[in-house]
Amino acid sequence: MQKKQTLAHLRQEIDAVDDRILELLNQRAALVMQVGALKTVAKSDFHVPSREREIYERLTAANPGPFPSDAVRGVFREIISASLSLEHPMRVAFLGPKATFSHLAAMQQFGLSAELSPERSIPAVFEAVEKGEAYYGVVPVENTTEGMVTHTLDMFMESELKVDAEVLLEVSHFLLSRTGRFEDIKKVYSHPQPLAQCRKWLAENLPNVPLVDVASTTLAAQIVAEDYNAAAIASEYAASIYNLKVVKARIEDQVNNFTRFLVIGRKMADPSGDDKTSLMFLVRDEPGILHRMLEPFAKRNINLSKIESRPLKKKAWEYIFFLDLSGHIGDPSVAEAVRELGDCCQFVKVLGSYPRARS
Ligand SMILES: C=C(O[C@@H]1C=C(C(=O)O)C=C[C@H]1O)C(=O)O
Repeated sequence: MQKKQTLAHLRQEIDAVDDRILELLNQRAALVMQVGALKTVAKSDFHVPSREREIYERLTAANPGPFPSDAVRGVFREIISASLSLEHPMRVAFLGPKATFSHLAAMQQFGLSAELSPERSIPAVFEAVEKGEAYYGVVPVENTTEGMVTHTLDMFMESELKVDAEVLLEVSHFLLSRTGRFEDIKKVYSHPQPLAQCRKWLAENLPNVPLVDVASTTLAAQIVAEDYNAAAIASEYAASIYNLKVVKARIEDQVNNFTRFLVIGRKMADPSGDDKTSLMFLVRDEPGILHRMLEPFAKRNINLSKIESRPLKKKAWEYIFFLDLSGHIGDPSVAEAVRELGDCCQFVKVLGSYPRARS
């Protein structure tokens, strides 16, 4: 009897706290709607990744507990997601189908209130944003073990869209099946990238089982949902969507396996104080050009985090370079370096400046 009274009392107090949280959420939503009205007049972007990062970092650092800091991020992820949809309905295209890692990256960046729309290919994601069917798009750009996603780089050769944000996602692969039993597995389905990322584990644990390449990890999960003798390598999220059991969790060969995604939109992000800039350029075919193209950055102490070349499809043996640097194109030294780079290039295109993702 005593215990019941105490429980009822505590629940009453929880109700009172929830009422206060609800009141504050609505107070916050009213302020966000005013921000949205100002942005509509100024024609500025609704989604401001630098501001969101500032909110997460300030609150997780200030959190005294016992409410876990990770959960603070998750709760505010959804508060901001709902806020953003009050400013403007957020339609976000991603490389589908559902439950792909691009879907997870889109959820991490935009939360559950955004309308997330799966597209069939990377070009289709670009097209949805270009046509205005989606406000933003989410596409993979590189993986720590498998390297660059060349399809995405190639799209920037043709598209005028800008990078608005980057998302880093720790990619963990799960072996999933209907029965959850190791001995039932006669075939393993997945996309070539996860198969490559789990190569060693598969060779050691399922040495005689055929591996089958399919177009996505989701398709693999769909096939396996119908076949009791097959397993799929996919995300943990795919298991919940396709009603599969986990045979073995985290089978990737490399721990710290991250995939980097780009959020593409019409505008680049404002400076946040800790940004990256992505460039694409075509150098002239002359002796010493590789040295000259790096000099403008070296002499200004600008850190380059990535350099990648791709063959120019229109002309044999000409290469287009993709480069990521630390800083925003609005920083005078970055702007000057890029101008100087232009002197030894046939063209330079700034793909975007955006806040650096912190994992
Ligand atoms: C309210 C704003 O718009 C959006 C919503 C945010 C929020 O809910 O705090 C933060 C950044 C923006 O993506 C803003 O720009 O401040």
